[in-house]
Amino acid sequence: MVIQTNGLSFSFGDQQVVKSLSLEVPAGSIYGFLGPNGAGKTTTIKMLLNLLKTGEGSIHIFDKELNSNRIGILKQIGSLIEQPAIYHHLTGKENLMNRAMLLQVKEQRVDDMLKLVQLTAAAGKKAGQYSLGMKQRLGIALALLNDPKLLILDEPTNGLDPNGIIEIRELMLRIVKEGKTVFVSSHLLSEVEKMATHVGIINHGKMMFQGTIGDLQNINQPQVYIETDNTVDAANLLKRHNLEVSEIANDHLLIPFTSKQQISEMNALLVQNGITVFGINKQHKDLERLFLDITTNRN
Ligand SMILES: Nc1ncnc2c1ncn2[C@@H]1O[C@H](COP(=O)(O)OP(=O)(O)OP(=O)(O)O)[C@@H](O)[C@H]1O
Repeated sequence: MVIQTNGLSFSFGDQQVVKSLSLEVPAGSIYGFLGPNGAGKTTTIKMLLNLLKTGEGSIHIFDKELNSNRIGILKQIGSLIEQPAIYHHLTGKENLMNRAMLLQVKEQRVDDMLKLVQLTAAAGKKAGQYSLGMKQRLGIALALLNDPKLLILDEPTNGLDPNGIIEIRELMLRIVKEGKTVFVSSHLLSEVEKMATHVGIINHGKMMFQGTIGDLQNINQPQVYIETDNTVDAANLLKRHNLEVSEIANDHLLIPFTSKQQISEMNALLVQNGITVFGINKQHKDLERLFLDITTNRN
């Protein structure tokens, strides 16, 4: 594991904002750290970066305990939290050159990073004139200058337009291809589901789900969507035939899917009992809805 925490907790005064968190971030993954606003993501990230002292529990990064190996570990982490530290009166390239001199990194690396984040054409432009998305990408290039093994990004797509979000997503995929691990927080599952290999979902500081994107899809059981104008009678009829009805709305019902056979039997049953069926089909909840269920129902 690149990051492993055990029973990690943190309180601001008497408000416990991180509760016994056990993160497991495998090498080479894009780990989406998800949760609604105020869930405790930034606080957790600050502990991972040693910007906040761990309350209770332990943090291991690269299989070493963080507090006793602080400098060695932090040297191998690139991070972007809140606003990137950019000088607006300098060009994009000058911003990178400044940091490169401090880190004793060669100019070639600066050019490589400009290329990676697709800012080569805008390298000579003042960073103050960059769009929000370009500033974020410059921030990521700064974080990557010293070739870290792990990149930690706190809500890098916040405030970006759909194009900016796609650019950041594609950039993360390129970064992982270089053999790095990316830990990225977001409050929107839809923003990370297309690139994350693993997700951890927290709410009120507690881990609600952790696993691969595939595991998340697996708990997302398919449903049969029945469109009808008489949902109450239809639901009662199905219940009398020992079928579970998971949702009754004005124009449709949802029934947990078991088989194709079940769909045709339900259709026949409804029609034979005089209930008009406008449509009947199998569907998955979209992941965003699943995320809402996880973060609202299981506190
Ligand atoms: N310096 C602080 N002092 C007191 N409480 C704080 C402080 N920083 C954060 N909190 C509280 O801790 C809780 C978790 O905040 P945190 O910023 O970690 O959440 P988050 O998941 O990153 O949310 P967001 O996406 O809104 O940044 C919130 O209730 C917040 O009000």
